[in-house]
Amino acid sequence: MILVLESNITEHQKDRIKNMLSDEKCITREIMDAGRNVIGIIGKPATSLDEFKQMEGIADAVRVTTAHKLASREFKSEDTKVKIGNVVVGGDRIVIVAGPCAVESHEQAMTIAKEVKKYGAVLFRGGAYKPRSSPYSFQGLEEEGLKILADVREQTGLGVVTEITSVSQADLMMKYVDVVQIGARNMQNFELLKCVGRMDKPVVLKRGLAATIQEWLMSAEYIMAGGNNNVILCERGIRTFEPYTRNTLDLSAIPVLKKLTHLPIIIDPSHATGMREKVSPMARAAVAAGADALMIEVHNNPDQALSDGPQSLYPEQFGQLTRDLYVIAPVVGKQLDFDYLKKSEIINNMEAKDSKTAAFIGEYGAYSHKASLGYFGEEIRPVPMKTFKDIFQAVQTGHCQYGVVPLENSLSGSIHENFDLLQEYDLKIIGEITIRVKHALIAHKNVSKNEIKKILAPPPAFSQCKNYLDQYPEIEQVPVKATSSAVRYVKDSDDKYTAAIGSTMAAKIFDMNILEESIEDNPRNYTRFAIIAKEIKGHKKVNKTSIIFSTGNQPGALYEVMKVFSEYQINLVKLESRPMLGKPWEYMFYADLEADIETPELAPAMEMLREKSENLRILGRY
Ligand SMILES: O=C(O)C(=O)C[C@]1(C(=O)O)C=C[C@@H](O)C=C1
Repeated sequence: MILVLESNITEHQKDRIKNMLSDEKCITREIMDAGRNVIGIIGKPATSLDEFKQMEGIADAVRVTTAHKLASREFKSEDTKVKIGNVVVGGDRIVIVAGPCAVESHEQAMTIAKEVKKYGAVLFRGGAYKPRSSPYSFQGLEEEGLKILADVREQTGLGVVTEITSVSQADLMMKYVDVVQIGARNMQNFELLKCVGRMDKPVVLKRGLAATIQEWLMSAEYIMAGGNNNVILCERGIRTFEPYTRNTLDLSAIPVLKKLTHLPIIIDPSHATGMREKVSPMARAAVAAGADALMIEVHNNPDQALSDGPQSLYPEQFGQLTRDLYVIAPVVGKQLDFDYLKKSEIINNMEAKDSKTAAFIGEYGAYSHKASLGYFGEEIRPVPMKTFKDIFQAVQTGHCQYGVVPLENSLSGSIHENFDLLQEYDLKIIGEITIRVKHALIAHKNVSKNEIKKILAPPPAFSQCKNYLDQYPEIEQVPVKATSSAVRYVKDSDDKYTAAIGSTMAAKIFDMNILEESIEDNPRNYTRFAIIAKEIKGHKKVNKTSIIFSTGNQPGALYEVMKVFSEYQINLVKLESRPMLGKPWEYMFYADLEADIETPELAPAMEMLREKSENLRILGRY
């Protein structure tokens, strides 16, 4: 059962409820979920549902119908995000865990760790205690292996994941590793589950070889009942009659679990398939199916591996896979971030006075909000702003450390206002992110589409849904600043005849109804956002430079600048002309270059550019 508490409940009232439940031999867990204060009850209280509803401070009492309680969506509707150092499993960024099946030596582990980190892994896996089918197979380096893992973390910054096979290893695990894993064979080793339930470490819980999803969730419940809520469910293939793969990877478990539980899901295609060539296709499919993370075995010398060599990818193959995932992830609303750890480092090194915030337009649920989450994850707090100018102003004054502003969209083109603001403010572009924009028509509950007389949206969203809207010429289109502001306006106005164009995220946040999904003209609807800041912090590899320049008003002036790019083989990926502020019929050019213009090799190109242009300003290298 869960008790939804009144927002103005006093601590005294809360204590009374908890004490009463404790007397009734029930365990209670209090959480904040979707803005609601909830107490989850484990056990059978003597007090009835109706009696609870009558109590002071309780807004509602609801029975949890599933056998798993704390792990259920009924108890907690919001996704759980498991934090492992600077990495969050369950957010908008796909987490890649990679490494060998077993830690074989210090050199082997360190070599592989450096390789997988280079290709986008943010956590390192490696077994120190190996539960093998044969007692004659390599059993792992045990404590020595754990020490190697700790050193890998020390030297690479990658958090480390390893399997715990016995309760007696708990202290060593606490000392050396960041995440403990319960192996498939131990999924129902209840003493071990209770043990990790008491540990203050995230747990990867692998699905048993022949376990149903319900049994698996009950194992998660064991860990959570012990007080550890940081559980990540790992699908690693189940035993079926099919001999072509070692196990059958049950990807349908992903959507099933997403409905049943708030816990994040990691997929292990290496153990599931048992064959190198099958790993990447299944990893790609897993991301497309909604996995939060992947666990991939990688070995620098798989033929000589002491365990599971045939299923281990070569580092280069792993690199190819992560490049594919980088492309696939945005299609399903996620990101694979190759700068994940570097960004975390920069954010963690920020001084206490720095506001760890990112300004974005609209309300929570805006695409800009989603872009902020995709770029920064949970480490930076997104702050809603009313206008684009407010965002630039907030960053300029230091009120917010970062700003997230849309620059261009694949269907509706450039957002000119932001190009002008880049010209006006002396700020830097420190990064970019492209997200897929999937629009929904959102209205109040119990309203049908044919009742709608007015639609609210920002101009780019109207333009991206033009074909859809053309079908309804009688519906009035009212421009607002952002999609989420439109949803908020409809929500607050109580006007059942008005709808908004916005994200499913906004519909969920404002508890509104989706009348129709995917109403954008073309599914390849992507918006590119710039991340702006007052200064560039930290060092990272740079692929792109954005500049603003003007030229003299004479024939061939722009051509002369373009010639520099051509001579130095600099690929120009965007060129946009904007009127110069306050100078009619004079223009500034905004250009994105696929190069780091500040490298020594391009210094002569830079010099020539300064010669051939006027007012050249580097907006950012990222
Ligand atoms: O309205 C939002 O949700 C925004 O984040 C702004 C914005 C934009 O102005 O381009 C961003 C992405 C979409 O292209 C539509 C709207």
